[in-house]
Amino acid sequence: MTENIVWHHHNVTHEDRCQQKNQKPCVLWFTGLSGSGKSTVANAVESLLFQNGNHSYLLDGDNVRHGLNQDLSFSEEDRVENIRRIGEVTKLFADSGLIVLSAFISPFQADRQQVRDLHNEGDFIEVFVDTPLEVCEQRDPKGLYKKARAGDIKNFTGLDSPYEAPNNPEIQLKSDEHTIDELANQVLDYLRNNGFIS
Ligand SMILES: Nc1ncnc2c1ncn2[C@@H]1O[C@H](COP(=O)(O)OS(=O)(=O)O)[C@@H](OP(=O)(O)O)[C@H]1O
Ligand SMILES: Nc1ncnc2c1ncn2[C@@H]1O[C@H](COP(=O)(O)OP(=O)(O)O)[C@@H](O)[C@H]1O
Repeated sequence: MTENIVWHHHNVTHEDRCQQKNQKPCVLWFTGLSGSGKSTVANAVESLLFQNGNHSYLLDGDNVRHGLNQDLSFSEEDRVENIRRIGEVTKLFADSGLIVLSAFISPFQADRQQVRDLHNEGDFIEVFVDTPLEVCEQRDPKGLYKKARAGDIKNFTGLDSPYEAPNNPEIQLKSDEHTIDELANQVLDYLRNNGFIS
């Protein structure tokens, strides 16, 4: 499908953009069950980045599904397409010089690997929000587990749809053992220690 399309090179380069923003772009790819804390921690991380003078953008599951991906359901096939499209969006945003945060369940290992492969080595940072299902279900911030248990939502992740946990994530966050502030600082420490921000 791309045989007659020629890549266009731009005058302002990726390196120019990084230099202007004084940061090394990357993707913080939060993955975990619904209610694990992806959105909450990603938001807290973005606030810290903003205070630190960094340039970022947060892509959130619920929001993207209201727009770009409003045609997609929660079938396995549509979840795969959901992550493929978001992966491409993260590539564009990272190329623009931003630190990209994404908060999607992204339940399948192969799809996360595909997004990793789109990015330069080291720039895809998998953040596993490792919260036990029982804790997520107890939190149930949107009442979705209750609905799923009652049979009102089908294919709910962790109940009747699978979640494949990352084998070797760059960052593992235990949201049932640490405060939101501690977890956000754990992510900032990783970015500082690996030269993404100063
Ligand atoms: N069946 C089913 N399974 C899981 N989640 C469901 C479902 N139906 C609706 N929701 C709500 O949609 C949010 C997950 O969307 P994602 O785009 O992150 O999912 S996925 O990556 O495509 O699996 C998820 O948001 P989070 O709670 O923020 O994870 C839910 O609020
Ligand atoms: N240590 C913690 N880290 C993250 N979230 C927490 C923590 N303790 C309690 N919570 C609560 O858990 C819920 C997580 O929901 P949310 O961030 O929407 O998860 P997700 O985006 O993974 O679905 C929020 O209501 C949040 O306030």
